[in-house]
Amino acid sequence: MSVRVVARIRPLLEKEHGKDVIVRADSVEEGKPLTIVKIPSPKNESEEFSFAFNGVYEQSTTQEELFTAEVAPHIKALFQGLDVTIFAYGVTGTGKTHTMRGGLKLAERGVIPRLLSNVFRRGKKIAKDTDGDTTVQVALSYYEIYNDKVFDLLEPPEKRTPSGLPLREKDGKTIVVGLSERSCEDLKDFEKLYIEANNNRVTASTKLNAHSSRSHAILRVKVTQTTGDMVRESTASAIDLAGSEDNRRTDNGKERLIESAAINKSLFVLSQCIDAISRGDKRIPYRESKMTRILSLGQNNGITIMILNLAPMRSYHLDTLSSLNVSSRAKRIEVREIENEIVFKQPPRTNSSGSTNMQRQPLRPLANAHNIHSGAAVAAKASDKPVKAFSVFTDKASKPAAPARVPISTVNTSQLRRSSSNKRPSDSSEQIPRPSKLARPTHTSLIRPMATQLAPQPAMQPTPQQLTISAEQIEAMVEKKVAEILASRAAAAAPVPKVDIAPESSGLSESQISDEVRRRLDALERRIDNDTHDGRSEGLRLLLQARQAKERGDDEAALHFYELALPSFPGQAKLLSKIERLRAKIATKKGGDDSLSAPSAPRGDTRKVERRRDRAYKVRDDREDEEDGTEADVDDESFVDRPNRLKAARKQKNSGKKSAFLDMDQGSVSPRTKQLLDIVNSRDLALIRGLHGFGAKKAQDLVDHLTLKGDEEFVSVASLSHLSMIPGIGSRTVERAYEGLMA
Ligand SMILES: Nc1ncnc2c1ncn2[C@@H]1O[C@H](COP(=O)(O)OP(=O)(O)OP(=O)(O)O)[C@@H](O)[C@H]1O
Repeated sequence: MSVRVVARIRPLLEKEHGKDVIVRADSVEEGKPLTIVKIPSPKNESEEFSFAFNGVYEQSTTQEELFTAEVAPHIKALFQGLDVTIFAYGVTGTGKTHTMRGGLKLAERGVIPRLLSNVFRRGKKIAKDTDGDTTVQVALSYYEIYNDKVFDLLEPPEKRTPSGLPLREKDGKTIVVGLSERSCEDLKDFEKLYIEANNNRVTASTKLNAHSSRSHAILRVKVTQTTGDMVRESTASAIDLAGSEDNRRTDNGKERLIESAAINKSLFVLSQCIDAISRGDKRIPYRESKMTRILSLGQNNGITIMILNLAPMRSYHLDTLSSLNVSSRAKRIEVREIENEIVFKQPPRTNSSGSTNMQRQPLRPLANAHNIHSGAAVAAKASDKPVKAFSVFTDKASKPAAPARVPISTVNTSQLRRSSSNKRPSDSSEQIPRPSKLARPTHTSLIRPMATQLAPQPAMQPTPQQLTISAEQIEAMVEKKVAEILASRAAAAAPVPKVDIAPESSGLSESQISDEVRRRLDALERRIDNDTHDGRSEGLRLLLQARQAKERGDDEAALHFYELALPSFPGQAKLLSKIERLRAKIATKKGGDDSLSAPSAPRGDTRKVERRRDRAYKVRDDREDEEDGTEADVDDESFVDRPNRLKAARKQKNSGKKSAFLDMDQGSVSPRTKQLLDIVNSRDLALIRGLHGFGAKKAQDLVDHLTLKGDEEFVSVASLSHLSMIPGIGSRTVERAYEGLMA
């Protein structure tokens, strides 16, 4: 099913009485449930926008009504082995914490205490119904993401390290390293723990909300059911996201501004992820923030409910529209409901007739599985849906030793049908030999053009025959498959006008050039595929994207990706010169200088001239890449930090005309640079306007530029140089903004 998205409109608070209410709930037809949110157009009051949701809860909805309708029905599924995720999203002061945590009075309790109460009650019932044969244990982890750092809320604040807990990718899942977990006996136990932990959470008073949450809080409730030697584990995650806020309305001071920039940035990235997934994009920008990395929206299996909190007043008009836009798109995210497997505490007796058991494979997280689908393919192929949303993990070994895994007896046939076709052998399954990456059968879904594109794999057991395929054969098959993928990509792309400038002087024919480029792209993709845990793999991936953008003729995107890759290869001379060349090329293009290598065109036929010029650039670029070997940067070791290269690059930079100040950010990013970039990337007009040298117009131009770019792909400003290249900004402005932060 899709992510279930429901909207909740909060009532007016005492101090808000008499305020203009502009948000209302409606239904498609009279008598039908409320599923529509209506809000007037900010430009034309007589025009009304409607946003459809899976459910809409109006101002008078009580905590109990919301819980009974949206969360209670999934408790059963949780005990059947499905993970359940509930998260509250919305602008600051719209009722997220009220919805998730609620008040202390019984009637005011929010989703979280009610969830725990139901879990304990059901656990007790199961134990009673089975005469104690099945025991249910509940364990909690609770942490916050504050200023893009992860802190354990179950530990006292003095135990925090300034950099917070690190994240690590393990088996395709993001885990928080060193997170604590506490077992919880009953509701009282939970309440004590929860209240204590919430005192550790960072909140502050802003003009919009007296207790504004300055962090995203993630509560993870692990339910472990043990019957004899069988253990079933599932997790409910309840997430109270920090609210986006308009700093013009919050009168935020410096510290609040920084927090606000971090919050706004992560929420912006979340919206970009939602957009990218719903469009079927290949690249989902999870890694741009810790929150999205942990949530990995659209990645795991189970049930996800997004509660959009809305304030009904006019003063929230634009913010409300923006969050309505984002959340209504989240409905398009498809998730699979696949229950977690049962594991045995001890090795089961061998059963010669147990072949059916063997067919049910332990689940693996299908990281970025949506990446293999285009949006249309997703729609057309409902049975092959991308996998679901949020899941959070501790790194503790949570399961008992699991020498064998068995099918879940309670699974219904539709679940089985759905899940079995998408299972693949687990890396961690010791007793079932898993073929090495190279030796896997060449099934279309097994060929992944990029490391992140982990395709769901059929529950196939390797046969001895498959395992004996030679490395050369596999390599040939991979080459063939990648060639097919590249060919289909090329066919899908807009037709590129034929190059009418002969590339003789490059020494290579056009087809040879593209063969050569393709060979390197293939090599890079394979390398990334084999190298996901290398810190440089993200950099390599960006280089690949840059190269692909260049191939498409999209120089600005190429420049953007090269710049994003820079921090992974600080001071790398070839990369720097590549960036310089692209900048010059873009600047020349913008200046309308079409004299470079382009043959003259008939007067007035400027498009033709531009096309020719682009082709000329392409041929020249390819030639330059061949000549200086920069293309090889992606598949040789030349991007490894080398002191000599670094020195050479610095020398080159210092001798250039460009501002020495801007060169500062070519290597590692200083905290002040990061602060400046965070403010810029928040796209928060008020924050940006607060920077030295940025008046209202410049700030607006910058936000417009980033927003327009953002419609095409996720764009964040990666460096001060990048910032200075944005039309209307320039190096002097960047310098002033930077110096302003120093003051
Ligand atoms: N449904 C509701 N009924 C009554 N009061 C509500 C409701 N929703 C929110 N409120 C009140 O509105 C105020 C703001 O709510 P809350 O703190 O939950 O907002 P928030 O979205 O979590 O804000 P932030 O993102 O700043 O943490 C609180 O005083 C809360 O008690």
